[in-house]
Amino acid sequence: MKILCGYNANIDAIYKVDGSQMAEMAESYREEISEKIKDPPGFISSIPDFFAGLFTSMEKGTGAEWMVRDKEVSRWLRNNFLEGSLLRMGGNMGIMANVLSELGASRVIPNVANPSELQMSFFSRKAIFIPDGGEIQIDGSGGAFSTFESDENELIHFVFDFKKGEKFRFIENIISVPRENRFIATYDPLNFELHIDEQFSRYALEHIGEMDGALISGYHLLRERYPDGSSYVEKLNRSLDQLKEWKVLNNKLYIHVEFGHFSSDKMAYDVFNSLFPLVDSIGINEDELAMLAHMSELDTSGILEMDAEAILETAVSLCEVSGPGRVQIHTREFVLSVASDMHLGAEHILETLHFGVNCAAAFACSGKLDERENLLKIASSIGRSKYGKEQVQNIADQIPSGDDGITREDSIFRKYREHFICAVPTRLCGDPVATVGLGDTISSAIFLRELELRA
Ligand SMILES: Nc1ncnc2c1ncn2[C@@H]1O[C@H](COP(=O)(O)OP(=O)(O)O)[C@@H](O)[C@H]1O
Ligand SMILES: [Mg+2]
Repeated sequence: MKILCGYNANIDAIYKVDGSQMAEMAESYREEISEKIKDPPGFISSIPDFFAGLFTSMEKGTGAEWMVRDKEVSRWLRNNFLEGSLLRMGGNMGIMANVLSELGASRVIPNVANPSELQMSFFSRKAIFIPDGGEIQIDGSGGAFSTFESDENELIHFVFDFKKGEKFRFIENIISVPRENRFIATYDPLNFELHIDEQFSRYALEHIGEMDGALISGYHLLRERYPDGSSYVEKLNRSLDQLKEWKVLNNKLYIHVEFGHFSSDKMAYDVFNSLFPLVDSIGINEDELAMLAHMSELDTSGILEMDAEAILETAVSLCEVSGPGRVQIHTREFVLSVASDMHLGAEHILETLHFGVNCAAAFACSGKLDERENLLKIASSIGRSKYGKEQVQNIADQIPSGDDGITREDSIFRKYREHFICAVPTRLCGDPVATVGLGDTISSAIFLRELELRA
């Protein structure tokens, strides 16, 4: 399978916070920081802003993500924290491109906003092809910072993990952390603009006829307003024009868009409604579904509790408004596909959902992507979500089966309100090694299996 991947890849740097050490570093900015803690700016344009955000998060035990707006601060963060961080591929697209490559796609072409040596070192070696420099040739075991010069423009999400129970003094106050959580300082101006690399665009156009699919994410990083006064609309449209052009040149191209957490319900809703019928399918989690439901003034109760019937009703209502397409909702407990057309037979769709669930569970437990056979072997020993099974069963009980309905312990298929519904429970890893990117793993594995079954 040959697959184009847009748009967001970055570097995630995970740093384990030592409170006293942070307080010591913050000492020379103490007055400014205490002023900022009283009136948190919500973004970072100076070093005191950073400490104000970090200390506020730690004191309350809440998670937060603040954008770094200043290149000098980004340099300061790199100089102070990069070397002590665990570095890995970040960005939904970067993660999904690696899943496709590791699971056996023959060629995966990612859009990389900042193709620095460090960024490139996180890509899978199996099938990733970068239009610019040809096959990736960097060796090294995936991103040891010390082996690469850090690039001025490196796109880094600095994740500051702090532990429950940590105690330290800052000025006169004792900060005591009530809950483990993370404060994220993100320097990523290019992906926030949905940057499209020229070489990627050119390669995609020249080779579009050979491509089987396109896997797209990164819309959730759009901002309502940019410093130059522009809005997200033009950036979104530039991407939609690209997808339209691909579809015109290759009407067999299968396109899946994976959602993420948007900064506003309105933008999430706008993007969702501008994608169908251009793209074939959209992947979302329950939080993202609740945002869409909220904007459409639909009942949101039950969605966050992962009530399958509530999720199903909402998804069908959204599909009725947005036009023909398929929404695939993954929750911790089950995966549900709601489609206006059958792009594959029901048994095949169920097979793709199981494949995605199995890959994600194996990845969660082992922390790495492996050969497909090994992943599936690991997955077979991971139990299915009990709650997920009950929820799937509820749908089966509520909707008459009809002639071609399928009802099994781990798979159901129904027709409901003119839509085709498939659902399977997840397999849950009790003690996951990896927690980030599990949804991306589910969606990209399902996508790859769909392409294979369509061929
Ligand atoms: N412990 C776990 N074991 C297996 N799968 C999990 C586990 N926790 C979460 N998942 C899967 O990962 C998905 C997370 O998706 P999402 O919230 O979109 O994360 P991300 O966008 O970070 O990839 C869940 O819907 C669930 O299917
Ligand atoms: Mg997700």
